[in-house]
Amino acid sequence: MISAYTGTQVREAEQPLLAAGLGDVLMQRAAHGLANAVITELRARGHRLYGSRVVVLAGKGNNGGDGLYAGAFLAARGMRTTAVLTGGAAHPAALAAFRRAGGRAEKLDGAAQDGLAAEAARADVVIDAILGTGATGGLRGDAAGLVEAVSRDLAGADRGGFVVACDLPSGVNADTGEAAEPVLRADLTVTFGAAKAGLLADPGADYAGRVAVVPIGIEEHLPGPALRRLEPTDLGRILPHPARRAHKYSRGVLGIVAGSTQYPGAAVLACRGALAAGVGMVRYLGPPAVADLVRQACPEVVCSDGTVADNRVQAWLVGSGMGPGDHEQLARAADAIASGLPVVADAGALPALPSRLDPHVVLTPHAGELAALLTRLEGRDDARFGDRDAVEAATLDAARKAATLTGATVLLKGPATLVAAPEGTVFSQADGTPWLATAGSGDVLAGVIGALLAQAGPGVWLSRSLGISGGGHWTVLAALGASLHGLAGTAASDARSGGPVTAGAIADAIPQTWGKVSMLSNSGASKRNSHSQPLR
Ligand SMILES: NC(=O)C1=CN([C@@H]2O[C@H](COP(=O)(O)OP(=O)(O)OC[C@H]3O[C@@H](n4cnc5c(N)ncnc54)[C@H](OP(=O)(O)O)[C@@H]3O)[C@@H](O)[C@H]2O)[C@@H](O)CC1
Ligand SMILES: Nc1ncnc2c1ncn2[C@@H]1O[C@H](COP(=O)(O)OP(=O)(O)O)[C@@H](O)[C@H]1O
Ligand SMILES: [K+]
Repeated sequence: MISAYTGTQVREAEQPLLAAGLGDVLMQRAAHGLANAVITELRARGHRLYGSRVVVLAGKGNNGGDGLYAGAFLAARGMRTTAVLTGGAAHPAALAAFRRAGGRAEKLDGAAQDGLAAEAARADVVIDAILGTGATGGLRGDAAGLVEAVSRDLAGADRGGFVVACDLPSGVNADTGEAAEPVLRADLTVTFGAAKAGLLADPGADYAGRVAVVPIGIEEHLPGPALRRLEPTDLGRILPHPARRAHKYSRGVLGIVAGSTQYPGAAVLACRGALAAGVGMVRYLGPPAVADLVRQACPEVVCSDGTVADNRVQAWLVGSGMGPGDHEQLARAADAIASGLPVVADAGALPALPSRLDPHVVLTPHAGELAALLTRLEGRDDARFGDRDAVEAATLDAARKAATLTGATVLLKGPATLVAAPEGTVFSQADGTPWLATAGSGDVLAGVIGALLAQAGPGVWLSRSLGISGGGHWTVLAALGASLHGLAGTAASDARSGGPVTAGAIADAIPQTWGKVSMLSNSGASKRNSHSQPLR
C-alpha cells in the first residue's frame, strides 16, 4: 500500500532530524535521489549523459536548494547545466556547490525571461525546483511569467525535453492537490521522504505525472497517512475467496435495482460487473421489459418482481440507469437504503438520497453528480462546488466534504478515483486508462463494488491488517472495487494493443484480473490451493 501525507505531516517528521543538525544531510539525500532519477530517465530515453542539457528552475527556499544540489551532481557527470534563479536569491550553500561543479547560474528578470524560457524548452531536462512544501499560494511575478513561457515553448517544440518536478510541481498544493496556475506539467515528480497527498489527487496528480519517492530517513517519524492507495499485491491479500464448503448464499447475494425503459443497458452492465466480481447470486428488480433484457444477456441473474423486503440479499446496488421519473424504481432504491444493509447508491439514486446516511452506504458519483449533490446539501448560495469544474479543481476536498455532510462513504470517479469516509480515511486509486471513460463503465464499477459488499458479510477480511477499522472498512471495499475495475480496463485495452475498450469488455476482463492479482500474493496462492490439496 502506498501511504501519502500532507506537507505539514512531512515537515513535522523532518523536525527531529533538523533538530539533530541533519538538515544538510536530508537535503543531500533528496538531491542525490533527484539526480539519480534524472539520470535513469535520460538513459531510458536513449540520451548520453555527457553533454546533455539540464535547466534547473530554482526558487530561493530549500526546494530550490534541492534543485541546485541535484544540478551540481549532474554537472559533475558532464552535463551542461544552467540554473535560473527565480526568486532573486538562492540557497547559498547549494548555489556555491552548483557553481563549483561547473554550473552556470542566471538571475531571472523580465528582460531575460523569454531567452531563458526558450533555453529551458530546448533542454533535455527541465527541473522545476521553484516551490515545494513551504509555498503559500501559487507562483507570482517573474517566476509565474517564466513558467507560462516555458509551458508555451514546450508545447510548441518539435521534440521537447522532459520535465521533472522537485518534491512537487510548483503551484500544486501538497495537501489537497489543488493547482494555482500557472503550473509546469511534469513527466515525473521525485518527492522526498514520502508521497504527498496532493500528488495522488487531481488536478495535482495530472500535473505530477509519474511519482517516485526518495527515502530520506524521516519514515519512522511519520504519523498515520492522510491518504492511501492499494497496490495490486494488496488486492491479492484482501479479495475474498470461497471456502471449500461455500454455497451460493454463503458467498453473498447482491440485489440490483437499476435500469429503466430509457436506459435498460445500465441494468445489464451492472449485472455483468457483479457476476464477474465473484458474487454468489444476483437478484434483479426492475421493469418487466428490462428484466427480459437482463435474462437474455445474463441468464445467471434471478429476476424478481417482488419488493425489496421480499428479497433476501446481503447488499444492494441501486440507481444505475435510473432517472427522476422512474418512481417505482426510486421507491425500491429508498427501501434498499433504509434496509440497513450495505448499499451502493449510483447515478439516478443520488438526487433522491435522504440527508443523513451511514458509512455502509457507498455513493459513486462522477464530478458532475457530486457537484449536484453538494449543491443540494449546502444550498445553492453557499455551494463552493457548484459545478463539475469546481469539483475537478479540488477533488480531494470535494469528496471529503460530501462524506462529512452525508455520513456516507463517497467514491468520486475520475482518472484518480477517490474514496472518502466520514471518519477521515481516504483512498486514491489510479489503475485505469482514459479508455475507461466510456458509456456504461460506471455501471460495471457499481456492479463490482456491490458484489464486494455482498461478499464482505460481517467479516472485515484484512482491512484491519491495513490499519483500518470501523467506518473506514467500507472505503477499503470501494477502493478494492475501483482498483479491480481500473486494472481490468487496462488489461482489456492491453489485450487490444492499447486500443479502446467497451464497458462490457471491462466486465469480461475482471475474472482474469482477479486471478492475476491473487497470484501476486502468497496468501492468495494458498487460498487458491486450499481446495486442491493432495489426498493423504
Ligand atoms: N526542511 C528540510 O531540511 C528539507 C526540505 N526539503 C525541501 O525543502 C522544501 C521546502 O522548503 P522551504 O520550507 O524552504 O520552502 P519552499 O517550498 O522552498 O518555498 C518557500 C520559499 O519560497 C518563497 N515562496 C513561498 N511562496 C511563494 C510563492 N507563492 N511564490 C514565490 N515564492 C514563494 C518563500 O519566500 P517568502 O514568501 O517567505 O519571501 C520561501 O523562500 C521541500 O519541498 C523539499 O523540497 C528537502 O530538501 C528535505 C530537507
Ligand atoms: N480519464 C480517465 N482515466 C481513467 N479512468 C477514467 C477516466 N475518466 C473516467 N474514468 C473511469 O471510468 C468510469 C466512468 O464512470 P461514469 O462516469 O459513471 O460513466 P457511465 O455513467 O457512462 O457509466 C469511472 O470508473 C471512472 O473512474
Ligand atoms: K517544485
